[in-house]
Amino acid sequence: MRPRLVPRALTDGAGDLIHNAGATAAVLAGAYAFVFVFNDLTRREVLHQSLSRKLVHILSGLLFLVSWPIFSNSIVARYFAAFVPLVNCLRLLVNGLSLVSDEGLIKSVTREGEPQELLRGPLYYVFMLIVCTLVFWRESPVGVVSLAMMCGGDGIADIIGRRFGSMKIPYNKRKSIAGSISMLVFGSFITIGMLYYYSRLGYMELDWLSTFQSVAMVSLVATIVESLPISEVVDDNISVPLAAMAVASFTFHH
Ligand SMILES: C/C(=C\COP(=O)(O)O)CCC[C@H](C)CCC[C@H](C)CCCC(C)C
Ligand SMILES: Nc1ccn([C@@H]2O[C@H](COP(=O)(O)OP(=O)(O)O)[C@@H](O)[C@H]2O)c(=O)n1
Repeated sequence: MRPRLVPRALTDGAGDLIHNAGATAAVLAGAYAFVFVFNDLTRREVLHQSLSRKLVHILSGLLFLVSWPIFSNSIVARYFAAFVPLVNCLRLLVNGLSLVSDEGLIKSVTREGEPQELLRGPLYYVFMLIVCTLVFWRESPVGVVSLAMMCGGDGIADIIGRRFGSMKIPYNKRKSIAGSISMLVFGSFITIGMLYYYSRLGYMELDWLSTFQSVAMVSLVATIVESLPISEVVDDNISVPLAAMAVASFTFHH
């Protein structure tokens, strides 16, 4: 057999680099297109700005989770994937500091259309995407569960709570029982669905009875944390995923 002109480690490395660079470019393009579409729907008044923002909150992180399997199996894949929320983090920073002005981004992601709003909820949100990508990635259910609760659970609570939340939470009149129940129920379903997706792709081997129990515990604690009147001190996009991480780290590994 003729000796290889180029060592396999190099050709495999080059192939892996091309694979992950292509995946990063595709997901980055998807992120820009995603925000552009919601900006267009808001501009054409097809969607109200508050609903547009919540749909971006729910869908962008979940679609990012769905995109993780297109990256390679190498140890550097998570760094390529994390580059996508990192770019969006920088995008939020430069727009939030009014160094540049991307009206589309501001309109589809803020409540009042003020650039500095980007430096709170949205920035914490993409920061959590980076943390879960780098720390947990595809092998651990903890990151998947935490992001599913932040994106799906917390996002749904706002939509349902604004619309049906007449009965307020006794210790937090800004939030409602309907909003919290919707976070508990839909957050659990979305989390189970995402775990099923990852287990079907072979990234996780889950015992579903204990998984249901763990997800129920995570959702309950995350919902209680989200209902607390602490938003002025710590944003939901920090407290909800951190609470989910803490409970999931304990329940999924015991
Ligand atoms: C609107 C957002 C957060 C607001 O949180 P809250 O104040 O309502 O609690 C989310 C901001 C999303 C960001 C602008 C775009 C993030 C894109 C993501 C990193 C990658 C998505 C890729 C996928 C293929 C669409
Ligand atoms: N558990 C919840 C969460 C939100 N909501 C409703 O959604 C609105 C926005 O919720 P929020 O302050 O958590 O908003 P974000 O910080 O998630 O953008 C609240 O003012 C309530 O009207 C609710 O009724 N019940």
